[in-house]
Amino acid sequence: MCDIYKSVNVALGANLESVFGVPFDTVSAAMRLLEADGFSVAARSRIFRTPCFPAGAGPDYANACVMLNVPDGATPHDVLDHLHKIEAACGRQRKDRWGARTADLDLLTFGQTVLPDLGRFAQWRDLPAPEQLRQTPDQLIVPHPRLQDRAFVLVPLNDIAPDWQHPVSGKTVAQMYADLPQELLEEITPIDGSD
Ligand SMILES: Nc1ncnc2c1ncn2[C@@H]1O[C@H](COP(=O)(O)OP(=O)(O)OP(=O)(O)O)[C@@H](O)[C@H]1O
Ligand SMILES: Nc1nc2c(c(=O)[nH]1)N=C(CO)CN2
Repeated sequence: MCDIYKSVNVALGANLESVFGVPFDTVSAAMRLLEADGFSVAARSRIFRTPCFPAGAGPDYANACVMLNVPDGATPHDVLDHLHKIEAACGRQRKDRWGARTADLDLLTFGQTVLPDLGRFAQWRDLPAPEQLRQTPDQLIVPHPRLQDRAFVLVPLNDIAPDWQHPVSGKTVAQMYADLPQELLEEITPIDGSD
């Protein structure tokens, strides 16, 4: 049923207490809440304790990834709307970029889709700078532009989608994971909720 090449993958993170409890409980609850409005969870990673990035900017996070089955005809924006509803149910107020948060759900991949569609830029030299791309509030960027840099994303994503291939770089998740510095991986540990 689930074609890894076409898979829709979502990252979950939390580092503050929410209405559901500690970050591990929030991430578990968010995984359950994703199962609504025609969406279902095809695969879920383990939940990991990860040091806050940037270092020292807040408590450790609980991070995980899920692969979603999406309703027929759903667009990446429909998925993002669904994620924002779940963030709201966990008590997230969207204000603080990279600040501590009760719940953060990011759309990592939507199959081989690349957004924004840069086809309208006739030449590479016409491309806007990355920081300008981020400035439109509703601008959705897929695959998530920082997924290849983040151990706290690639470790859980490698649990569920090691063979997904980045449509721009051509690298699989397993290759991006293997490219991470070893010392980053040592700081990341699976948690089971009893600690
Ligand atoms: N792939 C994506 N997944 C989630 N949000 C995205 C994505 N691309 C663009 N956005 C937009 O980014 C905005 C900021 O999102 P958010 O507050 O979650 O950022 P952040 O988690 O602080 O930083 P980062 O994006 O580096 O994880 C949102 O309004 C959302 O519309
Ligand atoms: N370990 C970790 N650090 C972060 C995370 C996250 O999910 N895990 N999310 C951030 C905002 O996107 C900023 N820093």
